[in-house]
Amino acid sequence: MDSAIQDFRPTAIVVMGVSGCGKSSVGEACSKALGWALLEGDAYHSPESIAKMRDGIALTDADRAGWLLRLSDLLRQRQPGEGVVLTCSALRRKYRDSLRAGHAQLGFVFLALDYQDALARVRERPGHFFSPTLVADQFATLESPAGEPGVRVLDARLPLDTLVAAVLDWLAPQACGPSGREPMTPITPMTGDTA
Ligand SMILES: Nc1ncnc2c1ncn2[C@@H]1O[C@H](COP(=O)(O)OP(=O)(O)OP(=O)(O)O)[C@@H](O)[C@H]1O
Ligand SMILES: O=C(O)[C@H](O)[C@@H](O)[C@H](O)[C@H](O)CO
Repeated sequence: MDSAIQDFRPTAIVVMGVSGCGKSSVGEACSKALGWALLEGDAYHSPESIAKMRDGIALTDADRAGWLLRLSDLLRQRQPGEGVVLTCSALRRKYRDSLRAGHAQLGFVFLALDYQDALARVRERPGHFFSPTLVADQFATLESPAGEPGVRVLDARLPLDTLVAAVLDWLAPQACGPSGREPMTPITPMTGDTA
């Protein structure tokens, strides 16, 4: 493998995947563990897009375009070394490339989950705007990021703590504490990290 790819250590990450894969849960836990800011991508959808998803109407590329630009701009505004965790479905390659345009050291944590498990999680989750009827469309839209540079693929069924440890282990050489200076304590490598 190219050493530049091997040595790539993100200073910002996107926690990505289909609805219900655990983006918000894992993103929030990683943000706390790293002392990095958290950007919840769903908070930046337009009201029209939220209404569509609530009504069971899938978003199109056009619906997502402005949202991705907003997220990319937010990444661009980070100061060098200012870590950030963004939760964003980032289902297609071109969506991820829009985000990459905003940050040179952007990594992606892909929480891989199958359709039945995602559907069960979305159905069981109370009070969320996302309609379970849209889970199939999430999978139809998904282009796996496996093999793209700067991507870690994790099994979304692993316990939350294990997922967070895997992310910290990946980021450890570059990760900073809340002040942006202290290095993270190295994490013991774990099993189940599929990247
Ligand atoms: N590792 C995990 N193991 C078991 N359950 C989990 C795990 N991660 C998240 N969950 C549960 O799955 C459900 C979906 O999680 P979460 O809301 O974090 O997913 P999400 O990808 O952010 O979803 P959405 O994009 O639809 O907002 C929640 O009920 C959450 O508690
Ligand atoms: O690109 C998309 O279709 C959306 O981002 C969805 O994935 C939802 O926002 C999210 O999963 C629900 O919370």
